[in-house]
Amino acid sequence: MKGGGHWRGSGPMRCAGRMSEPLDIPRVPWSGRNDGDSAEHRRWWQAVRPYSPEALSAAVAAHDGERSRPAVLLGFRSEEGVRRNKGRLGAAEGPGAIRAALGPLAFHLDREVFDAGDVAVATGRDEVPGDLEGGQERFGSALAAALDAGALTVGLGGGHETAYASYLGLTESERTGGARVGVLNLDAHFDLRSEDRATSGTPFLQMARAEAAEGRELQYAVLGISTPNNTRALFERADELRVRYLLDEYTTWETAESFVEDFLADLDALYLTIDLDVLPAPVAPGVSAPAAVGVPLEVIIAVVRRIAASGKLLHADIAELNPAFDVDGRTARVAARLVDTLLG
Ligand SMILES: N=CN[C@@H](CCC(=O)O)C(=O)O
Ligand SMILES: [Mn+2]
Ligand SMILES: [Mn+2]
Repeated sequence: MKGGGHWRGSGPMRCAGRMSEPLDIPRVPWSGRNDGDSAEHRRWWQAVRPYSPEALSAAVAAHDGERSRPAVLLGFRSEEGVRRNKGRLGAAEGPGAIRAALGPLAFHLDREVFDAGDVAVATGRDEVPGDLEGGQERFGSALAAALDAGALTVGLGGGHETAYASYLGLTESERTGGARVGVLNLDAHFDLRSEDRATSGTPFLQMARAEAAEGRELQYAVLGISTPNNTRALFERADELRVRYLLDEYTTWETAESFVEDFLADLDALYLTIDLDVLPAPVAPGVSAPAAVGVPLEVIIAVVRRIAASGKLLHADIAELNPAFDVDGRTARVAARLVDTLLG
């Protein structure tokens, strides 16, 4: 890794409330096929428990090792960032669609999984923007509470504005205190746009600026960059910020493995963010900006598996699922498979 980059748990914002603030109840209840109630028949819909601080604390106290660390799912029902970025609306329904696709999957995990519900952001209009920044703060506070309770957390987006909400939670959490934390983005785009307000295209520049304000350098790597989908200005900004990246055309498991190994080597902890538009459009049509080339799903799964096995994963999120443009739920199924791989 280049530069320093120790997160001190002293991020750019703080807000009261944490997980004690009521979150919205997921719109889509957990459901799936029922083959029986015993453990060998268990599916996700039968395994996931509603989050409560007490239940999570008890599960954390009982767990034994990283593979069984309890997980908390937290949705960010937002498309306001996508709207502000002139993208296609629909990502607010992402968290519900991921839960619906996860519910029927067989549950092979060794850990408990809790669902903390969603933070919702109303979609605005140009004259009356939605309160994205407030939603990102609420998500961040809820996330920090789950992290501080000892959970492995997974954010269910939402547009890629979810990433800045995740960053707020990570910087608020005591678990990033003194740690060298890196951000690995699986994405066709840098999302380093310079705008006068937050969008789905700005989260990593927001992070870089927040880190710089604290005298640190953001440790940011992107796997799957599509050259024609990022302007020269974005490449120049990535170079200025010393971003590491791997182009989609050159991303095989071999190149991805060494890219990830190199990035992980100098880190204590990792925040993984998956923008589903890193995948080829036939695999992930349900996104705002489908990829003409993309990184093969097998490579993305192998990367996710490698990161899960590293013992360094602190938090992950999955963004940009847009059910309005999905085809037979295939993007939602892929998102669910990635969450299952991450926690399995
Ligand atoms: N999260 C969004 N990222 C892309 C979207 C590109 C597009 O809509 O074509 C970006 O802003 O570069
Ligand atoms: Mn993208
Ligand atoms: Mn993105």
